Amino acid sequence: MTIGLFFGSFNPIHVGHLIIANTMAHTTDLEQVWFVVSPQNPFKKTKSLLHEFDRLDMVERAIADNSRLKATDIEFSMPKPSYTIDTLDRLREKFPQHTFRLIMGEDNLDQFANWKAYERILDEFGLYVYPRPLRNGIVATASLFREHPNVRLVSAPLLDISATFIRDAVRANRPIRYMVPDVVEEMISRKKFYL
Ligand SMILES: Nc1ncnc2c1ncn2[C@@H]1O[C@H](COP(=O)(O)OP(=O)(O)OP(=O)(O)O)[C@@H](O)[C@H]1O
Ligand SMILES: O=C(O)c1ccc[n+]([C@@H]2O[C@H](COP(=O)([O-])O)[C@@H](O)[C@H]2O)c1
Repeated sequence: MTIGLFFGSFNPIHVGHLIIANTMAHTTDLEQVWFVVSPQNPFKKTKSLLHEFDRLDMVERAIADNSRLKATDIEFSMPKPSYTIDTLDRLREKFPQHTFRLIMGEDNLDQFANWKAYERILDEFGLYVYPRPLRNGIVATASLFREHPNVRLVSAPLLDISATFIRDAVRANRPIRYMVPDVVEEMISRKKFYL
């Protein structure tokens, strides 16, 4: 099976992630999309990061009714921060019957040259890139990656939503309904996350 791996902090998972994953699983050759919940992104601060088990729990609840979407905790038992190439190698070793590709939002493509062993990720796995508006006025620089034969730009609507926006909304007591699935909203409110 060809599987798209969608790596992220998912702090929390939101409708942007779900639309991307579902689009990838239905409009490309990817048969399934696996959400790989990262305990710690090497480039991000951990201040408002929920415990990895809570983030995984929200992902699992959000995708429970979609047979093409799965979640994995494989990075929980690996060294931190989470370097994607190490996880890709581990998954390929564990599931030799599957072919893995990497899914990412376009914003991550612009930093991709700073990732550990990015050339090997490109050559051995390949990227499926979903368009994303750049944040904080940052200008796109990575046009060289867009031309790479193993980079596939998947056409889909731009979704201007982020986990940061959702965390800020919770803190400011603004509604997050429709930005996250109901089960995720319920969990955030019940467990008093992001306050
Ligand atoms: N609205 C979106 N459009 C396109 N890609 C997205 C969108 N939201 C998230 N992604 C992509 O999903 C992956 C995981 O993202 P992540 O969990 O960091 O969410 P986020 O909304 O970017 O979070 P944060 O605001 O905390 O940085 C990344 O590859 C990111 O580029
Ligand atoms: O491997 C790397 O060098 C690397 C550098 C930056 C980010 N990543 C991964 O990219 C994924 C997206 O991160 P995030 O926090 O934006 O959701 C997450 O799984 C990170 O561990 C990986």
